[in-house]
Amino acid sequence: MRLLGKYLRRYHWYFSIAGLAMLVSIGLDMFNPHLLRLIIDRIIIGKQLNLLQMALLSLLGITVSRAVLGYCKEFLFDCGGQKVVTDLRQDLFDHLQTLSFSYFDGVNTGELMSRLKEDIDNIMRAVVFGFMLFTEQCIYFAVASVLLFALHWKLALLALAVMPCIAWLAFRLEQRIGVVYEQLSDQSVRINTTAQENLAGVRLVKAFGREKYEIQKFLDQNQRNYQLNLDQAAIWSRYHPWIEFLTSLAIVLVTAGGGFLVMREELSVGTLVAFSNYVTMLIWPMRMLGWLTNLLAQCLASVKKVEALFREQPEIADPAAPVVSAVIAGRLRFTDVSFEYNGRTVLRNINLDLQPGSTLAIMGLTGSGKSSLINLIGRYYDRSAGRIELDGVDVRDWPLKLLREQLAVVMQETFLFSDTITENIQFGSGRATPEQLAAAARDAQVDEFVAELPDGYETVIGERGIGLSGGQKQRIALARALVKQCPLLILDDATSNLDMETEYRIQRALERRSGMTKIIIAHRISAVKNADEIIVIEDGAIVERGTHQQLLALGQRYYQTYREQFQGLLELAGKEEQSHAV
Ligand SMILES: Nc1ncnc2c1ncn2[C@@H]1O[C@H](COP(=O)(O)OP(=O)(O)OP(=O)(O)O)[C@@H](O)[C@H]1O
Repeated sequence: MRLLGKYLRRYHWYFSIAGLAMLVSIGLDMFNPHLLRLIIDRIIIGKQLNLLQMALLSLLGITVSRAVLGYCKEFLFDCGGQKVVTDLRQDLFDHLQTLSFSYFDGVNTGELMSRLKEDIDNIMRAVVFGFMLFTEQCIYFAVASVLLFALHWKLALLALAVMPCIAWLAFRLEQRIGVVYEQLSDQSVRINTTAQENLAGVRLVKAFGREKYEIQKFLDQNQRNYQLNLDQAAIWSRYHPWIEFLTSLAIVLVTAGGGFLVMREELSVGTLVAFSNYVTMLIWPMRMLGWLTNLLAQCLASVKKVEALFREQPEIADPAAPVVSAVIAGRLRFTDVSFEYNGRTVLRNINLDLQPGSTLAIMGLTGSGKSSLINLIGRYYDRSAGRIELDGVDVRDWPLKLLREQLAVVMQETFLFSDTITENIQFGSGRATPEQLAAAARDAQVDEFVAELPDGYETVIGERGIGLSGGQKQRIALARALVKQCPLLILDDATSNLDMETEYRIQRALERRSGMTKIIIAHRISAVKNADEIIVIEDGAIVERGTHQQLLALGQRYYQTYREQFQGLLELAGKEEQSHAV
């Protein structure tokens, strides 16, 4: 709760003024039955008509003040509560942005979404009205009880006798309904996930003819939801009539007992009316007790989960004494670098030295460690041993933000936002001029297909807009990296969905961007053959290195790949040679 205290203190004026308005409102509410008593006993029965004007004016004054104070209270609690929750949600989101890749490897997105949405909503309900209602009802109960005893202690005991039963039933109702409510909330997440997965993968479902299976899966989830709703209704209908009954019983007991006392002239009619009013003030806190404790318990549980998330610290943080390179040119050096994920070594003794403007190509079987290697440069993960230097400074000494600004990366999995093509290309480089944007789009061969789209670069893509092919998405991702104009360009299998001709044109364009140091991961010889150095990784270690010609001459893994990819052409060349010889 310390976390919540910090935010509540930030807006304490809202809550203080709202709390004051609440106290004065309660005071006025407590005065109302006294006024009624006066009107009945002295003006109606006692015929003291000279008091009528004053009593009516007081009644009007109380009603108006109550309305104004009620408005202030609601508005300020709501306003303060919303401010607290908006800040909390924003800070949580900002905090998530600081966490490292490794954190997101081990957590599921649905869970984080639930922290940001459901848990913060639980906290919001408590801050906006839960705490306020709880305090208000406690004060009502305490003050009304004292006043009841002051009016007639025996009748007060009679009225209070029923209250624990109402409280117990209301508490049990909320306890039992709370359990089902939790299950319903989990169930609604399951229904959402089932529907979302089905809709996202609808093409796969249709291609495999799995519609019936999917319908049954959804039906099961829906049926479970229906059953839980029935359970909730059954619990409600079991407890609620009893609560209603006991509420009425309390009024009946007070009316009967009070009526008897009135007849014996031990109590005035006005006092009996005032008494009944105070009893009503006792009943509501009892009836709301279960609901409010549930609301506050949910808030407490959510605060704990959110606090735990806030306690997560980024594994990779800024250095204590950052060093900035005098020249930022893009020279990259790996010295005996090794890396492991959770104790499993995936890279061993990697040594590299890339001169500014040079191109390194990385090949290797799937899972051999190619992506892991490039992930170390921008410190998405930290190496386990060795040293990685960018422009002579260890990457761990660079200010993290500045280091990442030197890198333009096209990740293996293309991710585009549901936005216009321009916005997607501009992402991460807000300062790019229109000319730079146009050049990047041209070099990445985006121009070619965008010209045919209805709104050109302003066409919205993704879920809210038109669909694109895998190759078109890759080209936009490439343009996004190029527009960033960094000394280091990293392409992780970024042209795998392109045809050879488009890939060739992109390669030529990249070669023209000679100031950039480039690292290209690819499986196709055509994508790597012009690199200054090609390395082949196997099981986390460099097993071959050299230029295209050197590796062909070596006649090992690279050559094998070359043969497999160019088998047809080699055979054709062989036949042509034979026919020339004939
Ligand atoms: N986030 C991670 N947590 C744990 N292990 C990982 C993680 N990412 C990759 N690995 C493991 O590290 C090894 C190297 O993976 P990496 O992604 O670097 O291979 P790759 O050569 O890029 O493969 P591909 O060509 O399929 O992309 C694999 O065995 C993989 O299972």
